[in-house]
Amino acid sequence: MKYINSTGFTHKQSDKIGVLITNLGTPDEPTAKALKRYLKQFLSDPRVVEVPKLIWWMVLNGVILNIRPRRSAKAYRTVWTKEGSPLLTITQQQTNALRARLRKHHGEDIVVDFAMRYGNPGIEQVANNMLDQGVRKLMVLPLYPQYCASTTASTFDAIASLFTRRRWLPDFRFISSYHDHPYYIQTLAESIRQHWATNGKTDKLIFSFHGIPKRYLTNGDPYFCHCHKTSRLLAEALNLDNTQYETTFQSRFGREEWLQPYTDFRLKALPAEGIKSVQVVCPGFSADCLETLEEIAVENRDYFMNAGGERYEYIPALNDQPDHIESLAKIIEQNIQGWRIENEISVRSKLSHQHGATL
Ligand SMILES: C=CC1=C(C)c2cc3[nH]c(cc4nc(cc5[nH]c(cc1n2)c(C)c5CCC(=O)O)C(CCC(=O)O)=C4C)c(C)c3C=C
Ligand SMILES: [Fe+2]
Ligand SMILES: [Fe+2]
Repeated sequence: MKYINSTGFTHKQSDKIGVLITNLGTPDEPTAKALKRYLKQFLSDPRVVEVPKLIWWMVLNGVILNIRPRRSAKAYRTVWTKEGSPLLTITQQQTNALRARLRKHHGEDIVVDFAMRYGNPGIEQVANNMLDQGVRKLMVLPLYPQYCASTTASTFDAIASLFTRRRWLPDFRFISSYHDHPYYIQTLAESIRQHWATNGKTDKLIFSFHGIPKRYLTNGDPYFCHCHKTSRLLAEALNLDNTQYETTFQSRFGREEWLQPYTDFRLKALPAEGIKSVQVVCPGFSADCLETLEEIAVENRDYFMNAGGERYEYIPALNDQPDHIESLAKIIEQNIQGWRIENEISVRSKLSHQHGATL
């Protein structure tokens, strides 16, 4: 069959609003085998690696997938918990909390679920499931505050690819970024203030964002500008002047130049500039994951301390903190405006044909 049919529809069904939360995804297990599968899917995405297809196929399959899985598995093992990968468990917790909050205000006909761009549970499977439950209005919120083609547009691609194959499409909305949304900025600022209330301040506050190749910026990706705007708004909310904070970029991959300054370079250099204590926060990560828990909280701490630093604190991501959930719920509510939940039976029909049946 050419198109995916909408099986199980009856005229008695009420229309539902669907909210699909997405994030990047994570391997199923911290093993080389699971990492190879995950990295192959992730790094074969042309939105992530913009290199001519044939050349990249050879580098990926000939070199990267033979070396990186083992190395990455080792790193993942240091953050893995009995519940699994932190990114997955935190995304689950965020979704459960958002579902409870949205259903409390909007009733049971709002369906809230999450999916991962790479690995499990996949976007296609989850979105199909939501549409089959009677979701006729679908909103997708990728939990990437700053727009980036490698992450945000790639999520859109996955949804769009599913839509090209479905028979019955829903109304559709997509939140492409919320990097300057007042709720997001206020919630982050408050979490930093809370950290200060218990731990005091340091010489500098570092805003560390995941990097991308610099070439993507010069080709017009707004990611760098979104990161800098988030930093500026946070600094304003916290009354910081230019000497009290820095914006840096972490998690380089490959040999070409990435967005600068690099987080690790700056942390190695700061003690010699007289900055002996820092707090690091990663505003681009809505959930803690390998890149924050291992790279920032452990690896970069060592760089800073070994370079003569005296105090280093990582301020956790917003995760499922109630304020974060509330601000995401409000962002969702602003974006579902005008979408009424149809509690009436949508078509009062006496027709008895069966939808989605293979006749
Ligand atoms: C927050 C936004 C992210 C952007 C932008 C981003 C771009 C990007 N990432 C890679 C390569 C890798 N990233 C990896 C992990 C990873 N990346 C993000 C987020 C962004 N990436 C997250 C949340 C995570 C952690 C996932 C987890 O399971 O905890 C990895 C895998 C880890 C490893 O092997 O080191 C790679 C590889 C590129 C190439 C890129 C932009 C071009
Ligand atoms: Fe990444
Ligand atoms: Fe800019």
